[in-house]
Amino acid sequence: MIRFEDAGLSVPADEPDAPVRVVLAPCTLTLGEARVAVIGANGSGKSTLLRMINGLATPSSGSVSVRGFDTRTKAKSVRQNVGFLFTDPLSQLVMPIVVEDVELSLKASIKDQGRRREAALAALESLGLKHLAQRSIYDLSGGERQLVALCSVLAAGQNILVADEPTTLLDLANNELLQRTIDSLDQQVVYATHDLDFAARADRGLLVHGGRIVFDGPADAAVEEYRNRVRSGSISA
Ligand SMILES: Nc1ncnc2c1ncn2[C@@H]1O[C@H](COP(=O)(O)OP(=O)(O)OP(=O)(O)O)[C@@H](O)[C@H]1O
Repeated sequence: MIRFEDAGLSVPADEPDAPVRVVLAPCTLTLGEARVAVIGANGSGKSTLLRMINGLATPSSGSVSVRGFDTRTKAKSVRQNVGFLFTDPLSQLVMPIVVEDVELSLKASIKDQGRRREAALAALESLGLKHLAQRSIYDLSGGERQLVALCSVLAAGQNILVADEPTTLLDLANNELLQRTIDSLDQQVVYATHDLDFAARADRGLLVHGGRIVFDGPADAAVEEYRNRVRSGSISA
């Protein structure tokens, strides 16, 4: 269960005498659904909302908690519960070789090195990535990196997966693989996406605009609302 309690993020303005800049207006939310999609235009505040779930962004007002752990005061417990998949996989792949990165995620759960290697290879195989095991992460395509990053974050086995535009770098087949993989997970998944078909499959949709959650309801209705607002010009580039 993820709880936003009047949680918002404001930052100092760029100009000295200007009012503070509201990145995310204070909001109160309880996210308990298995799949929650966050949609909205570029710069609307989606990533900020996601980053507040695992403590990467700290609210400047109110609080965010995950399974009762406050992201400000219990950051370690929050991270043990929340895995985060970044839009740019190089932000999270820390080991130079693919299999080593997956092994790193397994370090806490499997102490024996040999068993850890086997488990890492099995995890890669489950996503059809075993052939990449010994490759340098820098030699992978963007899409391959994205799938390896997904593999690594899933290997860590947290209860909640937060994914920030996880399909951005993927071609059609890999996009479908990623969506199928997410569908098959037992853990709760909160994801931001510009892929409105992917968004519509969630159990709940949040539409963010100008740092505010302007719609919160069934995911297909959130997508419809977004389309209507773009059509009417109330959300524009
Ligand atoms: N710490 C910060 N300080 C100042 N501005 C910030 C901060 N964090 C985010 N912003 C600004 O807030 C806005 C919302 O950013 P955010 O990354 O949440 O958008 P987004 O909806 O994820 O966009 P995109 O779809 O382009 O990834 C952007 O204009 C961004 O530059």
